[in-house]
Amino acid sequence: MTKSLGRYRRDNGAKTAGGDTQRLFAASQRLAAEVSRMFGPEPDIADRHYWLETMMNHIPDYIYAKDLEGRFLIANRATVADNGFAEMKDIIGKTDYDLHPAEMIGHMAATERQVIETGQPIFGMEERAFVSKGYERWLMTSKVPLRNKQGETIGIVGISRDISDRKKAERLLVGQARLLEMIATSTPLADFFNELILMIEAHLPGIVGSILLLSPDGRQLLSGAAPGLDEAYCSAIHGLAIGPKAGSCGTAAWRGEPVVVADVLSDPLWEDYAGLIRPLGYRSCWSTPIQSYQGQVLGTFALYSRDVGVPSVEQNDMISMAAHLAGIAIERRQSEERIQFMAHHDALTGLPNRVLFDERVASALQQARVSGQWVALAFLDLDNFKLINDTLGHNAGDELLRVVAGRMLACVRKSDMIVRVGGDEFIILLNGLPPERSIVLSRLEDIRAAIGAPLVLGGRSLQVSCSMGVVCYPDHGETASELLANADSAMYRAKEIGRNNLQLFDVEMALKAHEKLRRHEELRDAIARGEFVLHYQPQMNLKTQRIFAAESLLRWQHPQRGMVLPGEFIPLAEETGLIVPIGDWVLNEACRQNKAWQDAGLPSIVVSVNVSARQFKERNWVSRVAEALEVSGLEARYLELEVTESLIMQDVVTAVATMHELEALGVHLAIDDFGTGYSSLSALKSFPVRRLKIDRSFVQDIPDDADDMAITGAIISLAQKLQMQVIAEGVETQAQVDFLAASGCDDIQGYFISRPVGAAAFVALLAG
Ligand SMILES: Nc1nc2c(ncn2[C@@H]2O[C@H](COP(=O)(O)O[C@H]3[C@@H](O)[C@H](n4cnc5c(=O)[nH]c(N)nc54)O[C@@H]3COP(=O)(O)O)[C@@H](O)[C@H]2O)c(=O)[nH]1
Repeated sequence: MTKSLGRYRRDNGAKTAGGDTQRLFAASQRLAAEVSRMFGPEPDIADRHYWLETMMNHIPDYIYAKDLEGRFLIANRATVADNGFAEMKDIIGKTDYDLHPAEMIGHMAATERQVIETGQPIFGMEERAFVSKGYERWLMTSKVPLRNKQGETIGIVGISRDISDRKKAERLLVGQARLLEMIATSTPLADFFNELILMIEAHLPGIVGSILLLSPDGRQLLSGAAPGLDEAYCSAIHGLAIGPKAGSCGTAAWRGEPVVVADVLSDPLWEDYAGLIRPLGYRSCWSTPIQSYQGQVLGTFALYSRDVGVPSVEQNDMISMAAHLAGIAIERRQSEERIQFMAHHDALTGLPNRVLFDERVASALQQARVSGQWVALAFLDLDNFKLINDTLGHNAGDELLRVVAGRMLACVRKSDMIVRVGGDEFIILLNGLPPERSIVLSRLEDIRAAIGAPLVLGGRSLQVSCSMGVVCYPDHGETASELLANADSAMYRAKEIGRNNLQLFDVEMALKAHEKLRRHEELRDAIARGEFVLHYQPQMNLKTQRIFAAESLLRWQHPQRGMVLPGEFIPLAEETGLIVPIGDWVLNEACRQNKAWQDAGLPSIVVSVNVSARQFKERNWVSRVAEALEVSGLEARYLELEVTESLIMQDVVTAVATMHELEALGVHLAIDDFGTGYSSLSALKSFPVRRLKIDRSFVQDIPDDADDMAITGAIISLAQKLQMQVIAEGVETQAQVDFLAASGCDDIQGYFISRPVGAAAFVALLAG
């Protein structure tokens, strides 16, 4: 009756079979028993025969019995009809070979032979089959031996149930799972769309699917996939403008809702496109928008049919499912692209970042190597960006960076690259340049000029300038890292000579940079090698004439250069950050030394330590001071920290907070170089400082300079009014001492008392 073409599953017992199998098993057992009775010697079976036949004929499953040669003995109506016969008598005596081509029944015959030979039933076989009406079906079949009264096998009884719908649903689930896996594994969108459409087409024979994608500007539909549609037609609708009368898809994208056109040849929506579709023979087209999770239209999914009409429920379900899956895939791809973009671009300006630059620069150099053209690399730094950020706020700073990025982009070609590498720092990469410096420099000067054009920021109109360090390949280096290092040296030079300029790299800069690097390494090693030493300069009270404190001053006992003064290495230490570990050493050493003097029985004095801005900003600076005191055993009141006005004014709020924390430890604070910075007098009174140190520059020309005398006098009276101590530094002469004493200055420090001396020599000063 059926021709089995596919794989099958065999269950050998009712216990292991599923619900369908169990029912089939029970029914086939009953049938086998009934048929045995019908063909037994009992003559009086007419009624029962009739009931049985009626019952079998009402069952939609295929039920039949065959003899040992495979001839039909009996078959229910479903079996008879689906094999193309009108009555049961027509099929009786026939074999599968009479009904179907021989090549389609091999498996069927084999399973029947097996049942007959082994006497064992086969249950729940799933088989792909063709019934004679020509439909392809999936059947679940069970076959049991047909026995006579003596228990001899005289044939088989077969029952098959049509499970095509269930198999179809299973196939759909498998297909969906595969599509979701494709999404999860980032399969290219085109492949995903093809697979999706092919799956739908396999479920809806005779129907053809198409996916169109909305262009980034949201105005047109672009080809997505349509493996079953004519290529020329697809090309013709690529770029289709969406609108209120733009076929099924263009209108669906325009409206943001499904559009069902039952007859494309007569529907007004297709008026402009009927000529395109007519030759292909499609008559209806049902399109639905593919939407994002938030409902934004991303494209359309459409089905084309050769029949005039509207979609069935199943077809509608398929369209919705396909549009939904396509939406997930597109959104996922967009997210991936966004992540990729973010990994390679700066979020604020949208410019490429250092990662992308590193990926591209090597190929730019390789191209130049082949073409003989030049590549220019420029480090660019905005001048005084921090000031703009601090005064106009971070939003204005961000806006400035965006404006500058836009201006730079407007000056370069697509093949060039502007990269933001951090804060206000950019790299410009110019490709394919003629080998002439004047051309390179003029292109970069154009960028500088564009950046320098006036702009309005935070309601204020201003102009910004920038500094650039420039290198050219191949003149200034072979590799990207060599070129960047040299561009950095050129940039350093540009800043050194006062910013707002462009410096082309030269060898002297490289030497300087090299020398700087060497000095940096030397300085770094000096800490480990124990080459630093502290000298101490006494501070004396003018009234008591007693030394009450010592300022610790750092010296570097260089193995070749001898004693090096701080002016020669502190700036480099500040620039490179080495001042932090060096400053830690000074702090600990000064505390240790002062405690050692106290322990040696010398009069207790205060030791003052210079603190650089970089140190002061260290997050755990206060706890480092506390640790130095704890380790040395020095009482906090014997430690004074000297900070400059400019350090405090960089960030008054944070500085004052830190000063309060230090004050809470019991440490004293002094403002060094007072008068040279820009302390606001109103802020000054909120500083928890004990002492002002009048800068040496005001003292050195006393008594010859009346202005300096006036300033010094004013600082002294200001300190008195604020109830602070005041000390003058750089005091060298008796005349200066006399003036300061007469003006009410408390203390003095300078060569007049002593130059800074080593710890041993200072003991003599203190003891004397
Ligand atoms: N962050 C740190 N800075 C430090 C440290 N040690 C020193 N310094 C700073 O270095 C600058 C130069 O110091 P130095 O060469 O030691 O000069 C000091 C004195 O020698 C000098 N001075 C003192 N009296 C006189 C004088 O009568 N005449 C004269 N011409 N010079 C004199 O002044 C310098 C001390 O200045 P100040 O610190 O402002 O009190 C200097 O700025 C140091 O601060 C360190 O450990 N950390």
